[in-house]
Amino acid sequence: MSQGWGYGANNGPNKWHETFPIANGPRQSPIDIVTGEVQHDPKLKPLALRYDPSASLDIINNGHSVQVTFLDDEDKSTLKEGPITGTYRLKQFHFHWGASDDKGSEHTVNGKMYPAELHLVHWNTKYPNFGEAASKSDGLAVVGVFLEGTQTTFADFDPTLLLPKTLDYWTYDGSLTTPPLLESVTWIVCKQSISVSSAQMEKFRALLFSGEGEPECRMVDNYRPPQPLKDRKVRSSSK
Ligand SMILES: Cc1ccn(O)c(=O)c1
Ligand SMILES: [Zn+2]
Repeated sequence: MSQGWGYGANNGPNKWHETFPIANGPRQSPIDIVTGEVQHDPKLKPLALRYDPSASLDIINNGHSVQVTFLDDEDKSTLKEGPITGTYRLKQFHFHWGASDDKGSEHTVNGKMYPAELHLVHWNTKYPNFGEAASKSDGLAVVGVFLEGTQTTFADFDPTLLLPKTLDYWTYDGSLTTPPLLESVTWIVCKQSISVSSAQMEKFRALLFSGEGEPECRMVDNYRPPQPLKDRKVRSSSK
């Protein structure tokens, strides 16, 4: 991959292993969640999400997605309980989506792809910062939420308002879904999706991978396909 990684034919998910050999590692993400094979774990606690919208800093197109970054120098927006121990701080959230509504999510459920997927990225405060945490096996926790469906208002990026009303979830040990694909993520995928209108989907699809003065390239299909489950189990917070 001469140029940086991306989602095109020459620098997309099928090429990432050339620069990031961990792409073929034992705990890669995303995965297909086969509901008939998940294991209900009654010891799993409900998610304790506490988000403070005043902690949001900026919204940017980082060349791979649209991302809202949060102030993470104190415990303002945190994730606790669920499958994790300790306190994880919200660093950013971003999305993955398709060129059309039949694809776009990274995780799939029984092979079903959703039009988009929200990722709320948190890091374990037992480490000094996000960068340090990203290289530890218990360093990150990402909450994934599927987007689908019809007309709705899109909250003004207050992450709490972006969450489904019930927080039943699947959880498994995985990785970043973009290079460097570090195997440091406890994935928490919400069972219930949130709704997004086609007008809102078109706003995502109007974003560009390309920068100023470059040939226009629409930012679509910025998702990695499901990876082998290998020696992992997916647990469920509810029956
Ligand atoms: C930290 C990180 C980076 C990229 N993506 O897609 C994620 O979901 C999380
Ligand atoms: Zn992501």
